[in-house]
Amino acid sequence: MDSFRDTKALKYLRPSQVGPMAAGLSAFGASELPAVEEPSTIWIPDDKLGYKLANVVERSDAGVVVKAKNKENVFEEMDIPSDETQEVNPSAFELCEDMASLTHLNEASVLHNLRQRFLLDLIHTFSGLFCVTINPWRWLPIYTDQVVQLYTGAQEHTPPHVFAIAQTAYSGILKGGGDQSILITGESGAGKTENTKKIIQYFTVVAGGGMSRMCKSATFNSALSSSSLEEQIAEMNPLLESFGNAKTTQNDNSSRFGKFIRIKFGSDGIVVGTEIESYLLEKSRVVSQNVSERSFHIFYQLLSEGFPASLKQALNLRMPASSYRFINRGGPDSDQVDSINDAVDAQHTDRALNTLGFSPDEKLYLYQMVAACLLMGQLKFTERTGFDQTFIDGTAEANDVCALIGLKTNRFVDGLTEPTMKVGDQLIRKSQNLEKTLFSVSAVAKSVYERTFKWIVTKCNSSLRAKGAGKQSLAGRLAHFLT
Ligand SMILES: Nc1ncnc2c1ncn2[C@@H]1O[C@H](COP(=O)(O)OP(=O)(O)OP(=O)(O)O)[C@@H](O)[C@H]1O
Repeated sequence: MDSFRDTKALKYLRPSQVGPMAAGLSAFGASELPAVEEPSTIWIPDDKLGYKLANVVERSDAGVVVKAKNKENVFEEMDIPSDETQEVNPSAFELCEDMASLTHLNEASVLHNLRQRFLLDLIHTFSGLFCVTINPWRWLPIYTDQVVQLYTGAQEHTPPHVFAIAQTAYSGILKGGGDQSILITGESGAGKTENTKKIIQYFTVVAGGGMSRMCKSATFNSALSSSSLEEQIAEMNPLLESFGNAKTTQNDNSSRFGKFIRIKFGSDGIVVGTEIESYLLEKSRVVSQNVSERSFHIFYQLLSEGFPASLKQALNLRMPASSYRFINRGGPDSDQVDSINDAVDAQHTDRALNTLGFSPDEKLYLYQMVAACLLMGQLKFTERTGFDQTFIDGTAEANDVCALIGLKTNRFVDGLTEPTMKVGDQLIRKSQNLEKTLFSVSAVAKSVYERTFKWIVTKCNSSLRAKGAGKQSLAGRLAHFLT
C-alpha cells in the first residue's frame, strides 16, 4: 500500500499517526477522570453524548459502582446496572478502520470510533463487509481520479472508502464471481445519492476504457452532437434528479423516488451498458408540498431565467414560480433555495437530455407535459350551491393546458366536471361537486407527471442499454426512504 503514502488525500484516508487513547477519549471526559489506583474505564449512558466514560470503582453481580460527573458536573460515585454499561476497547483499537475487529463490539464503542474518525475527517469506516460513511457536508479531496487509481486493482488493507467497496465488487466480477450487488442505505440526507454517483464515477474511470459507443443527439439549439456511453452514464443521474428530486426540510436535493441501477460489464471487464429501474415516485409532490419544501426541481427550472424565454412562451408559462398554485404550497419564497441555481440547472438538464439522445421533438413533448401539470393548478371552477355541479370559471387556463396536451378544451373540462362512468353496460355522465372536481384535476396532473417520469427512465434505458451481450452485472440497490 505504498501508493497510499504518496497522496495528499492520505490525510483523509489513513493518517500516519493514530492518536493515543487518552487523546481519542478526551471528548468523552477521559482526561478529566480522577486518577484511581488501578484505572479501569467503562461506558455508561449519558443523556447528551449517548455514552460517556466512567472509572470503575467496584464490580458486583448486580452492577458496577463507577465514578463519573453528575448533572451538576461534579464527580460522584454511582451505581449502574450491569446491562447499562459497555466495555471499553484497548487503546490499540483507537480510530480502528474495521470495526468488526474490535475486541468489544458494542454500540458505545462503534459510536465512539465513528465519531473520533469523523473528527479527523475520516468519514469512511469498514465494519466487516460494510462501509459506514458519515456525510461531512463539505467536499473532501477524496474522490479525485488519483484516489480512484489508488484503489484500482488494490486487493486488501486499503483504507476504508466507498471506492474500496466498488473495487471489491469489480474484482468479484473479474474473478468470475458472478453478479455482484451493492446496497446503499441510510436516512434522508445521509448521502446515498452522492455515494452512488461516486461508485458510478469509479466504474466509468476503471472500467470505461472501451466506452466509445457514440450516440447522436440534439443540443439546446438543435445542433447535432455526439456523446459517449461514458458521458451518458454520467448525465443520467443529474437528469433524473431534475425530474425526481426536490427540496425537503432535510435535504435540498432529496430523491423522491427509489432506484435500482444495473451496470453491465462485457467479458473484458469493460462497462457496456446501464439500466435503471425507478419505483415509488412521490407524485403527490406535483400538487402539494409541506411548508419550506418545493416540488420537483424541473418546475422551477422551466420558470427560471436559464430556460429560453421563447420556449417559456410556447409552454404558456408567463408568471413567476410563486404564482403557480401547485408549486407554491411551501410558503412565500420557498422556491428560492440558496444551494440551488435553477437557471444553471435548467441548462444542465437540457444538455443531459441531449447527451442521452432525446430528440428536439421529444424534449419539447417532455417540457409540454411538465408545463401542463403546472398549469392544471391554475384551473378555476365554481360550484352550483346545493347541487353536485361544477363549472369551469373561464376557459383561458384550460385552453393553455389543452394546447400542450393536445386535447379539445371542452372534452377535457367535461371529463373533470362531468366524468363518464360505466353503469352496467351503459356509459353515463355524472356531474360532481367542486371538491371531487379539484381531486380529479390533481389526480390527472399527478398521473401525467408520473407517466412522463417513467417515459424519461425508459428513454434513458434505451440509450444506455448494453448493445452487446453483457457478461456479468453489478446492481446498485438503493433504498431511498421517503420521508
Ligand atoms: N460524501 C459527501 N461529501 C460531501 N458532501 C456530501 C457527501 N454525501 C452527501 N453530501 C451532501 O449531502 C447532501 C445530501 O446527500 P444525498 O442527496 O446523497 O442524500 P440522500 O441520502 O440521497 O438523501 P435522500 O434520501 O433525501 O435522497 C448532498 O447534496 C451533498 O451536499
